[in-house]
Amino acid sequence: VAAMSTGTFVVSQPLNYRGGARVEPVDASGTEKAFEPATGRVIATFACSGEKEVNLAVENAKAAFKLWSKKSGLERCQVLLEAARIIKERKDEIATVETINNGKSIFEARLDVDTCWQCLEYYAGLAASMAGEHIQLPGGSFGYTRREPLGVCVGIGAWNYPFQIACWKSAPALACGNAMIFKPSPFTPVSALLLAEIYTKAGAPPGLFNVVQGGAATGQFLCHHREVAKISFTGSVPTGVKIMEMSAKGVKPITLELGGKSPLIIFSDCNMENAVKGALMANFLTQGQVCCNGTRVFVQKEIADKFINEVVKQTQKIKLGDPLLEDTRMGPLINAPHLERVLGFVKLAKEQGATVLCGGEVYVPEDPKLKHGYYMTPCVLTNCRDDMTCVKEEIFGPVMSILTFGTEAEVLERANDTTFGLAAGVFTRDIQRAHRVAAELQAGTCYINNYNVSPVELPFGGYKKSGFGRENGRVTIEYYSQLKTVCVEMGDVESAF
Ligand SMILES: NC(=O)C1=CN([C@@H]2O[C@H](COP(=O)(O)OP(=O)(O)OC[C@H]3O[C@@H](n4cnc5c(N)ncnc54)[C@H](O)[C@@H]3O)[C@@H](O)[C@H]2O)C=CC1
Ligand SMILES: NCCCC(=O)O
Repeated sequence: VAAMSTGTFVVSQPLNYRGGARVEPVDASGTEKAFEPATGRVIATFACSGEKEVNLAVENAKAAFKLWSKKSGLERCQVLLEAARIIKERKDEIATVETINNGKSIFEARLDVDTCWQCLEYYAGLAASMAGEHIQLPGGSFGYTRREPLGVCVGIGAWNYPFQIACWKSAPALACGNAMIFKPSPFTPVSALLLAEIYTKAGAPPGLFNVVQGGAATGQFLCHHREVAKISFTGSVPTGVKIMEMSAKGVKPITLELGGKSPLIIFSDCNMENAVKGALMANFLTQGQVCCNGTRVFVQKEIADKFINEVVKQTQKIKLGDPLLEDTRMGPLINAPHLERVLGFVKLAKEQGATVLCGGEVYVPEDPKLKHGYYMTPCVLTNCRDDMTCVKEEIFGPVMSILTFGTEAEVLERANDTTFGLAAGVFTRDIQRAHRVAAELQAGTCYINNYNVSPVELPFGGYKKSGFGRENGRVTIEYYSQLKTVCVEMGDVESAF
């Protein structure tokens, strides 16, 4: 795969993974096609798993859980470290598959893979050091706590970071002693299989990490399953609401990583060059299809003209085209309906009075093999108002809306005036203001003088309708484990009866 060029990849092997091997599902609820967004070619046609297949995956995961949950933290650490080593070794191959199926540039896909092996290494370290507490009680009695796994966990992923989402969910789950069934988005079914094979090669028991393919129906079989202990979901708010309803019926803990409409605030005392780079990082990674993107860029009036000129200049320089070429920095969007949707947001923005300073149009690369791909030019909008659709709704495409502001108090009020709360950013050289603003922003992650970096040591997750629970960081251990208290009597029972 490493030497593969755009327009040549096809999937010939089964895309479900159960009991340590690729399998065709035993039953199906329809079929789906997966595309190569760069060319519009179908690269796989696959069956969506039915209820029987989901039941079998749960049985396999339960069997693996029995073995895995009895292992010491250090034994689990060793498997995760070996898996991380293999991911590093196969980085180019994984990134290539991700690029072919998702459309992001190979340059970016490689960076994503780095956050994957780093995540496995991080939780490998925590697995080995996981421990409970010992608490002394009167009369020599005592108690202790055990941090125990939950059981069979389900991960449901979106299409924008297929391999990363699978790693960010499975690494903490497995580190805590759970088994996992992962359902990728039907748009990007391919790379999770590489992870499944890597875990098996690294020594995970068969059934510890399984993949079932399908859409909403398959997801519902998983969420309703009596023996699924936890669901971790990445996707849209409407689907998140449905997951919450299903989990309520089974009283299952959930993690919801949902959408956003995050603010990025640029004060006039910023380092201009860094702020411009930050605005591009906040808007154009993965063709703008990133949940935590800072798509509402608030610029202080004094520097607005200079900042806008520079942002447009740098945006127009972004190399758009074949995502497998080394110098490409932006590829195609995920599929034709999504491209139409994003272009529709640009059209509506114009109708509502915004000015398109660059981009926002369909792009047809010169290379004939790319002419059916889903490309658009990255777009910068100005003359935006807070009540415009492009400023209020998540576009999930390469569209930056620039707004101007006067004072810190004003911008904070406007930045927080949203039902979302995934991320936010501030660029300033004033250290007090930076921390004051970060404290006031209603968002799960606040970047100061940078945007969209993903250190696995730091927790990531939402406020408000952007969800709850966290991925990455030490705290995620708490979302994949439960605490047992053991109370030990060293004397006689003092009965009340
Ligand atoms: N906060 C975060 O970390 C991220 C959030 N997102 C959000 O996700 C959206 C784009 O991703 P999509 O894949 O289009 O989202 P989506 O919500 O349509 O689908 C996400 C996943 O849920 C599955 N699904 C759909 N209906 C289901 C149901 N009723 N029961 C169980 N599973 C179901 C899908 O098959 C897919 O695997 C954007 O709105 C974006 O903001 C995307 C990536 C990351
Ligand atoms: N690397 C950032 C992940 C954000 C997202 O899943 O959209």
